[in-house]
Amino acid sequence: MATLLEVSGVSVTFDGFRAINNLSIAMAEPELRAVIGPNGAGKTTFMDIVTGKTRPDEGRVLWTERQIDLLKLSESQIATAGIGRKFQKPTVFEDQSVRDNLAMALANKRGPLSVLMWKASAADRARIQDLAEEVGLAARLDHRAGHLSHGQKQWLEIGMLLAQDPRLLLVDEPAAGMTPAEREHTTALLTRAARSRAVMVIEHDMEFIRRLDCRVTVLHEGSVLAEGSLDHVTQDQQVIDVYLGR
Ligand SMILES: Nc1ncnc2c1ncn2[C@@H]1O[C@H](COP(=O)(O)OP(=O)(O)OP(=O)(O)O)[C@@H](O)[C@H]1O
Repeated sequence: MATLLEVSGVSVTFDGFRAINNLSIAMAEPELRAVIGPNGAGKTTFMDIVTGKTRPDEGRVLWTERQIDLLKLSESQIATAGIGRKFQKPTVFEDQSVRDNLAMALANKRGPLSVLMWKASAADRARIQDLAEEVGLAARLDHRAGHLSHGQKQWLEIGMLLAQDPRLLLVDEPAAGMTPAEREHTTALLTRAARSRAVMVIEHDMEFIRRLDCRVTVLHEGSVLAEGSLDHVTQDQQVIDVYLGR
């Protein structure tokens, strides 16, 4: 497994408060990784750094075997370079069908202008069908996105991100607000997506993380407190003290 993302010695200070403190994290490709930690540990800020939303005061963020310096790229250049991000709240086009949402995501990959002039080819239509099957919405391709359940909207958005073929997918609290059955479906979806790419999931739900069955990074006060299997990190006394024992 080659290193896809290498974050090293990164720090960020907001108004004198060190939210990220000499943080180093590496992701391989493919890999599924869970990131946990108490509120304010720096999980969201870490993703903001990787996607170019927040610039660190120091440190390096290198991308792919070509060692591209992500700190020199804009947010849109980083997205184009292959990093997709799913925020907690689903943001799909509610008035459009599932099919049209996926079609727009496919068109968007070719540049914002092509969305206006785009006409799906046979290959695009097949890809839309594949994406819908991958996220479990094949039976709902012609339903309005606004009529989907919360969980289904989340899957649609993941499908829209997958349409852009990211090499790294960052997912923020996917299980929040989902029914147990939806959670199970989401676990399967993310596990499958991580077979051919890197997927990093921020989550608080320990049962969900257990089902992901992957390496876990525990953040605390902007640094890595522990890393390894879920069993390894949950037996770590420092992790128990700052996170699990609370
Ligand atoms: N733009 C900002 N300006 C000032 N402080 C910020 C900013 N963004 C984040 N912080 C602070 O940095 C710290 C880390 O926040 P962050 O949102 O990354 O934590 P988190 O681990 O994602 O927490 P949660 O689990 O609650 O989402 C917090 O103390 C937060 O208040």
